[in-house]
Amino acid sequence: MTRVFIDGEAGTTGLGIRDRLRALPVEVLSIDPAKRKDPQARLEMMQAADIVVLCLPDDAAREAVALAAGLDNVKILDASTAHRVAADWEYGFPELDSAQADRIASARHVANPGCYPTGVIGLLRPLVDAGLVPADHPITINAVSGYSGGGRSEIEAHEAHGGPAFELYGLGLEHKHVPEIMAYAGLKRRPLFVPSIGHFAQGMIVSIPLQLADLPGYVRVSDIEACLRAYYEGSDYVSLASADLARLDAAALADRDEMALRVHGNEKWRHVLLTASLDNLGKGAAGAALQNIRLMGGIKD
Ligand SMILES: NC(=O)C1=CN([C@@H]2O[C@H](COP(=O)(O)OP(=O)(O)OC[C@H]3O[C@@H](n4cnc5c(N)ncnc54)[C@H](OP(=O)(O)O)[C@@H]3O)[C@@H](O)[C@H]2O)C=CC1
Ligand SMILES: CC(=O)N[C@@H](CCC(=O)OP(=O)(O)O)C(=O)O
Repeated sequence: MTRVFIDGEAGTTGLGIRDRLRALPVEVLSIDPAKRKDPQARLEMMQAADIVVLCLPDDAAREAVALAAGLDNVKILDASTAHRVAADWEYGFPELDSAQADRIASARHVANPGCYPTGVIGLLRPLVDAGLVPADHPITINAVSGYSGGGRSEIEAHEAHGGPAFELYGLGLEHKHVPEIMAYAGLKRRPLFVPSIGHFAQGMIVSIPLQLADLPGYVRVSDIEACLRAYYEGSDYVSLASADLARLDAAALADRDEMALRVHGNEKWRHVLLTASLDNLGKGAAGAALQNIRLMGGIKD
């Protein structure tokens, strides 16, 4: 049976993964809570594991990878931002293209995607690959996340003090997710990324407006829909959902591991709003980690 050690098991993402692992035929190796930051104790857990899942802040994740350097038979899945665009790491978004799930299955090091990038890449990669959106097109990404996206400190701030209701952040326009978004959405021009956080626990909407008149050729709303529908046909986790709704609830997919993409279009004005709805802790973190653990461990059921 595959043995899994979650380094950072007591954190937000770690707990989500541990809960989901109950449904898999794996043995979860848990560290003595008093020793959870002790390098020697963590190394011993890693030595006993087949897959180590890192649910740590970025610097601690880098240290954990260094700690595991000599363990050639151990696979590592890192949920942090530390290795998402690193050479020698596979990107853990199985829907990226038709070969990505096989690449993840045979990789030793896999980086679990960021929550916002999951939405952006899910929407844009198929359109860039198809040539409907040029790689150097000026793109703006607006996004809102539940406060659990900020980890334990943000959760405590919202639950103890009740707010704020809604905040824009990342206003220096240097968010850590931009390199990852560019690398895997296939963008050559840096997009403007405007994240925000709302006073709700879980859920996320990523939205990307497109002026169809600014795209090359004559792209219709239906071309965008057809491209996304075909790309994700047969996927268990990503789908093109109906855009026949007047409002979109950011928490609609809380506690779910799927991601719903939508194309809200108005052909008269040649306007499109692309949206991705997901749970930042589901397809944006622990749900994606489960997909990757299944692939890395060769777990079929
Ligand atoms: N929250 C989210 O929506 C998402 C988070 N992620 C990523 O997952 C990672 C974890 O985030 P999240 O779960 O939200 O964060 P949390 O703050 O909730 O959890 C982090 C955990 O790591 C522990 N920890 C910190 N330093 C060390 C160390 N040196 N050794 C062992 N354990 C340590 C913390 O313990 P203590 O609290 O005692 O310091 C805590 O239990 C981050 O890199 C984040 O980017 C990925 C996708 C989405
Ligand atoms: C709301 C909030 O604070 N979100 C975090 C992103 C979540 C995270 O750090 O994890 P991933 O990088 O794996 O997505 C942020 O913007 O830094």
